[in-house]
Parts: sequence; C-alpha cells; structure tokens
Amino acid sequence: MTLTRDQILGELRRIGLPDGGDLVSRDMVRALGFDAGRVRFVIEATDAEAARALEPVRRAAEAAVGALPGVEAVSAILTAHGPASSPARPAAAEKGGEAPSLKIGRHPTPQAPGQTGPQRVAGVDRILAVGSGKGGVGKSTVASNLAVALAREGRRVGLLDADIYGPSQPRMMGVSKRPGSPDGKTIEPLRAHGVTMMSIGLMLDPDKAVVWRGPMLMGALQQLIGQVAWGELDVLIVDLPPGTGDIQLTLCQRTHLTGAIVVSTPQDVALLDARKAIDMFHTLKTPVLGLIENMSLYICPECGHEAHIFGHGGVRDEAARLDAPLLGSLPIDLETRLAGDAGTPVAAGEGAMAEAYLKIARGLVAGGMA
Ligand SMILES: Nc1ncnc2c1ncn2[C@@H]1O[C@H](COP(=O)(O)OP(=O)(O)OP(=O)(O)O)[C@@H](O)[C@H]1O
Repeated sequence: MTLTRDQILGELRRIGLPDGGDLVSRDMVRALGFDAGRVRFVIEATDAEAARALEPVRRAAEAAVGALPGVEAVSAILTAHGPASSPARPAAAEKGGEAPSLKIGRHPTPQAPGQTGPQRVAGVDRILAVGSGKGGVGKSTVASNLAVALAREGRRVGLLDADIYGPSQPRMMGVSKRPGSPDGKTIEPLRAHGVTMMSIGLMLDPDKAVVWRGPMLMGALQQLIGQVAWGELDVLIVDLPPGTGDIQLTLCQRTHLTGAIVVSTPQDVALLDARKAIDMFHTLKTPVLGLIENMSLYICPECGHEAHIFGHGGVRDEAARLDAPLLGSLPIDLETRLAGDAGTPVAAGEGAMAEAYLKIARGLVAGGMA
C-alpha cells in the first residue's frame, strides 16, 4: 500500500496536546514530506519554551508515524523562535537616524495567485543561506568573510543579516547608517568592503523584535528580501539565526535558494545541533552545499604548537557521513575576532586567514555555487 499524506496527518491528529487539540487541528505541522519510506515534518511551536515542552509530543508523533506500514524512518523537528536574548541595538537607532517610511515587522503577504513554492528574487542569480545549529560557532563571521572574499574574487555579492535575535553584521561589516527609502517603497541597502548589505538589526526597534511571533518575523524577512533594492547580484548570502526556527522555515519555503552552508565547531554538542539544522534543510528540500568547520585548531603564535581545543575531525566526519563536501576548516584566530569587532572582516586584508576565505570562495565559484 502506498503511503499518503492523509494517512500521516491521520496519525498526527491522534497526538493530543497538553493544552488541548492536536497537532493538525492546531495547525502546527509544517513542511510535511515523504519519499521512499522516509517521512519528515516540522512541528512549529510559538516560542522556545513551548517547543521544549513539546518534546514528548514530538517523540509520540515520530513513533505514531513510524508505525505506519511502509514507513522506514521518521524525522520530526521542533521549531521555535530563538531565545529572547537581547539583540544588538542598531547603531542608527541610538543616533536617531532617519527611519524609512516602511513598516518592518508587518504580517507577511500571501503569495500572489499563480505563485506556488519558492520564488526567485529579481536580479539575484543565487542565494546561499549560512546556518548553524548552535549560536556562537562563528556563523556570522563566516558569512561576512565569505561575502568579502567572493567580492574580492570579482563576484557581485549581497549580504543579508537575517539573525533577528543577534544581528551582528552591522558591527562586523562596520556599518551603522540607517538605510534610507527615498520612495517609501524600496529600501536602499548599504555598501561595505565591496559588498551590498542589509541587516534586520538596522531596521528594528530591538525591544519589540524580541516579542515578535512567527508571522511578523516572516513579514520582516519577506520585506528584506523583496523590498531591498539589491540590484544585480551574482550571489546573495543570508546570515540566518542559529537553530531551526521561523526565519529558516520561511526563507526555505518562500525563496528559491541555491542551497545552505552549515557552520559548526568540531565539538560534539555543536555537531549534535548542526545535525538538526542539516536535517531541517533536508526536510525543507534545501540542498546542503557543504559544511564549514570553524575554530578547528589553535596554533600558538609563540611556539607554533597546534591544539585542537574543540576536538578534531568532527565536522569532516559529519560531512563524510552526509555525503556533503567540507568546504573549509578555519582555525581559532585572534585577528579574525579583532577584525570582526573592528568592522573590517579579516578576509578584506592579507595573510593566512584572508587566503583561507579566498580559497573557500574560489571553491564556491568553481562549483557554480557563487
Ligand atoms: N575562527 C575564529 N577565531 C576566533 N574567533 C572567532 C572565530 N570565528 C568567530 N569568532 C568570534 O566568535 C564570536 C562569535 O562569532 P559569531 O558572532 O560569528 O558567531 P555566530 O555563530 O554567528 O553566533 P550567533 O548566531 O549567536 O550570533 C565573535 O566574537 C567572533 O569574532
């Protein structure tokens, strides 16, 4: 007997929620897909706390669907908004800069009649999402440096900072000007180090952002992709928030992505989360183009001794397991941190780290990914 969507939903309807209703009646199932006995779906919770409380529900859902005839493997992922940590305050807000007359954070517009599935962005040839399972692994650092390295390789590059809970690209790229909107419809992006860039952090009142729910996040992301005057780009790099939440879901479902790059440090806890992020991209049918290992090694500047502070080989092994390329391994490097804090990514200069990023960039260009 062939497995059907209705059969799967039928099982999910039987999974009651602690506060009433079931996964289907409460409209919490997203991105349901199945192929050759493998079923994948996402359970969308309203916030991180609710998601944590739903772990037994997730397990029950996996078990119920797994018991259906013809199902060999089930992967259910819980998504929620990131933690309500304090995001970086936009420099422009502090300076009281002129706000565009656009209301960022409105609810998303439905797709136009005839539009189904992920849409292309006019003028933008490729979109690469840079994600991570865990925060703090260097995802934003990698995104900004890759953008700069690709620009140095002659590509027309855009960088969109979609990390709503900790937008760090304004600091890393050294921009603080509030983007303008001369016509009140389009948002003018900023330019830094040869890259056209825009950050959600430059447009938000951070105190409001942290209480946003899914629809408002989705609306904001939609505006940043669709209303920013990106111009003609070879590649747009999107710096995602860490984890598997609404921003990731919306981006993958609404925008045609070339693929995702997942950044991880080599230690087990980071890899565990990276695996979840990779699984989410698979569920959403976004190709995972490769992994980047960050902070893989520390080389003592005094004696040259090499220490694997966060473990060794974990990301390479994971890449092999997933049959995904390891796009690069980047060491722990003081200059990388200092350069990021100073607003001039290390890839904009000379030296071993700039060369390491240029090498990754060349690989992406050679592979037709950027
Ligand atoms: N290879 C590296 N060597 C030294 N420091 C690094 C390296 N990569 C990143 N860092 C530093 O680690 C800190 C965290 O990096 P970053 O903000 O890029 O992480 P992230 O994964 O984007 O975190 P989040 O998603 O939580 O914002 C920053 O101070 C950054 O400069």
